Amino acid sequence: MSDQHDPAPYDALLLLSFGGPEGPDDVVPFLENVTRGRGIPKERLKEVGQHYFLFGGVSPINGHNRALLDALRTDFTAAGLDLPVYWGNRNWAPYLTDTLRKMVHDGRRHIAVLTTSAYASYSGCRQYRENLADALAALEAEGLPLPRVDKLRHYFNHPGFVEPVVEGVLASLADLDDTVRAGAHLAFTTHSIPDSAADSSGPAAGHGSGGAYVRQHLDTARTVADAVRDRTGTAHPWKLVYQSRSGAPHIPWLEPDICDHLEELHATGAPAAVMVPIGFVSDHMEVLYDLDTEATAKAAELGLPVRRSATVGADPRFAAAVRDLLLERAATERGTPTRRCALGTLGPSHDLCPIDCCPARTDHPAAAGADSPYS
Ligand SMILES: CC1=C(CCC(=O)O)c2cc3nc(cc4[nH]c(cc5[nH]c(cc1n2)c(C)c5CCC(=O)O)c(CCC(=O)O)c4C)C(CCC(=O)O)=C3C
Ligand SMILES: [Fe+2]
Repeated sequence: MSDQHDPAPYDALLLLSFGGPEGPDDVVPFLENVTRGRGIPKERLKEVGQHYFLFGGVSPINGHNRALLDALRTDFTAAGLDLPVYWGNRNWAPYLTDTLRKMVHDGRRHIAVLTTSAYASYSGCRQYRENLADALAALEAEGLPLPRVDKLRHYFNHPGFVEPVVEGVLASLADLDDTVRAGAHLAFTTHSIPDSAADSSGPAAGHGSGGAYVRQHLDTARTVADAVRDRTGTAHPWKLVYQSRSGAPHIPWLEPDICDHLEELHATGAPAAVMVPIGFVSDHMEVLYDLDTEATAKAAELGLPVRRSATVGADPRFAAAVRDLLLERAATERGTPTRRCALGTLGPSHDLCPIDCCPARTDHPAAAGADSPYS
């Protein structure tokens, strides 16, 4: 963790997330916000709407973000860090533009931004930077002074993100029957994205099969699997698989799907599996539906014992990691040398997304990167 305690030049932290519906009446307008201009088939939307209605039209994501806000404030206070924390979303209230306007009214001028996505990809990184640019443009049109916004680096390999995941896997393994535990497979899961989006994820120098998106997930999966082996003495076989695919069937997306993988595990005699959703920071609807409902039903049908391990959520170690990332970046912005925590083999990710990092299919201004029109 960083030894620095000075948040300057930052005067606030913004938690930037996806947003989700909070009741049945919110579901359709929320899905309209998500899919505006994104060409998702109507059939898929109806299906996804059903997932939300199954849970009373309430996504768990907002509750998790409120808990994370509390954890961040508690952590900052305990560490003597006097920095206000705000929350804004891409697709639902509190909307990013409204939050940013409030921050400007409160006098915030240099804002560190943490997104609830740990990895590189258009959906997990650049799209949030586009949302920041849109929000800044809206404030500019209102004649407001524009704050500077800096996005904190990807944290898939930060110990404060990895360690709670390892602990979750250990708990899931412990929960399996003694007779199947030792042979249990670890199925690390993340959101499937189009192959083309994966291949172009991260800086241009690393574009190619799977890009930074797959590389980063493999690095986290290997780090977690190694830590589990070191702590249990058992080398559980593992694989990175995907979930929550959408889009037209003829367009290739990352595979295999978790359900196909469970079938394969069963067919090849695996005695049990733990599903480890490393692609999600908290228990999103994708985790509740695609893993806890659909994949768990699939496993039951196969007679394959499965568990789903915990996401990081509002774990105090994650809150401390956010503080570490913020203080690390603050030191960098001041030109002070600082320690940059990272496990695995890839090292700490870049601070500033270079031009052509996770390119979009259509031209859209993006803030907090080398190609930002707002510097
Ligand atoms: C990589 C990735 C993350 C992880 C990074 C991050 O966390 O940001 C993520 C998160 C999330 N995605 C979410 C919900 C949805 N994503 C959709 C659509 C899509 N996601 C994609 C990718 C990702 N998505 C993609 C390539 C599409 C296809 C169309 C498009 O490019 O836009 C759709 C439309 C219907 C459908 O296609 O399923 C919905 C409703 C929620 C909220 C969940 C809740 O309520 O708890 C969250 C956190
Ligand atoms: Fe999504």
